[in-house]
Amino acid sequence: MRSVAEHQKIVSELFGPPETVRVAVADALGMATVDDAVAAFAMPAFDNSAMDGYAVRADDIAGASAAEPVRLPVVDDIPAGRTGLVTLAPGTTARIMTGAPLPDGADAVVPVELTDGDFSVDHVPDSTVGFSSGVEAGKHIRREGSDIARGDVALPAGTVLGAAQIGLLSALGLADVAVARRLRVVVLSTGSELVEPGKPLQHGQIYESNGAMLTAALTEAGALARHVHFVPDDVADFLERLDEASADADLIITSGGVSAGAYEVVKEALDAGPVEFVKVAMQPGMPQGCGHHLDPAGRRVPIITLPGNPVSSLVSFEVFIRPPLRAAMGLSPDRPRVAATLGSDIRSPEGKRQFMRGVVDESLLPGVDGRLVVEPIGPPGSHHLRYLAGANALIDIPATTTALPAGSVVNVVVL
Ligand SMILES: Nc1nc2c(c(=O)[nH]1)N[C@H]1C(S)=C(S)[C@@H](COP(=O)(O)OP(=O)(O)OC[C@H]3O[C@@H](n4cnc5c(N)ncnc54)[C@H](O)[C@@H]3O)O[C@H]1N2
Ligand code: MOO
Repeated sequence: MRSVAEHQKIVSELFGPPETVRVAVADALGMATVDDAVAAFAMPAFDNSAMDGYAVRADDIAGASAAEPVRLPVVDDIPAGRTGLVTLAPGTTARIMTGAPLPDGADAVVPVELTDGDFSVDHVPDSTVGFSSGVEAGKHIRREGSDIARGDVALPAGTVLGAAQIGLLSALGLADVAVARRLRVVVLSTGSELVEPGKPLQHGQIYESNGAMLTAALTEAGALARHVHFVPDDVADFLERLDEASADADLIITSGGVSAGAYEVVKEALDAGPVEFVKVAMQPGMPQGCGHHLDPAGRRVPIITLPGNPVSSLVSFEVFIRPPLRAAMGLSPDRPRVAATLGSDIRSPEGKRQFMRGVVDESLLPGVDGRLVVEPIGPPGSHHLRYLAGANALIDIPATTTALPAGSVVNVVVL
């Protein structure tokens, strides 16, 4: 049997390096940038007001007090977005709004609350305003370049774009951005017993769940996933669907039909071609396959054939596909791994690396010995989707381990 590490290496070789595309910044959520984003101008690009109030020369109101306010004529009204300002003459003030450019000559802003000015909507702007205190020069001014200097690297290459990063690129005036391309992945589920959710079920049939599950896992991993409606266990039909699916796919993932049964459509259809079917020393997820499918145009499309048992399918995705898939999109390949304390005794099959479903404290708070506690959940059978759905961790038990008592330290992948 092939080891997990060997199969991981072979699957990872199906993926190429990240490819670059330009996309609209607004569409780049979750994608990794390819280049440093360099600020073409300073941010803020001009000195501007941090408050709604009055722009002044600080010297003009020095010594103002509640008992002896200083009154200045209001010579201008400056909303955000105003262009073409004139210099503020000594002994005058201008009404100014948050974000509005500071006129030359002004060196401070006094918030409206510290004046007798009235900013209410239907109020006719005052021709003079009284200041009941002085102000320090520089107060309430957002200086040009105080966020980013011109030429600074605003975001280094390789940054995964979240909301704040998309905001920053937009603020820098960028409409599009070079990012690592999302891979287009088609999921093809096989099995004549499968019925589409929402339709009536007969005894002996089950609802198809791997397609939606793997598509969701792919989307979560950052790929563009598409589920091709499951195909019956018919080789010709399967190959036809595979050809159709390959046309616009970077990767095909199948589920089911790869073990030792009499209706193993995936294996039958692909065994003679450049797809290798192997047993991997792991539980769940023993029967695996991977290689290439030649599409009708002769293009080699990587294909990974996952076992049909739902738990095996998703655990195999986690172990073999998610890391290289994400690396091929410039994203961090690995989920967090932690050393945790086992909450209960466990057994594990000899010679197989086991990925047990487990629950770690959602707050990720350490237990008494300073480590997280992981509680194994559910039996080992690969049909126990319920326990997979209840788990937030995979406990990675080495192939050489057959039993561990509660309190042992184990390696845990936090999902
Ligand atoms: N004689 C042997 N039998 C089996 C072996 C073996 O080595 N020798 N391996 C077992 C292991 S381990 C696994 S895992 C499964 C893998 O089987 P297949 O990949 O061929 O999958 P199927 O037989 O098509 O289905 C297995 C199981 O999963 C259900 N299934 C399949 N597809 C879906 C789907 N899209 N949604 C929901 N459920 C699905 C299917 O109904 C079966 O119950 O083989 C063991 N047998
Ligand atoms: O290896 Mo299978 O995936 O145990 O059920």
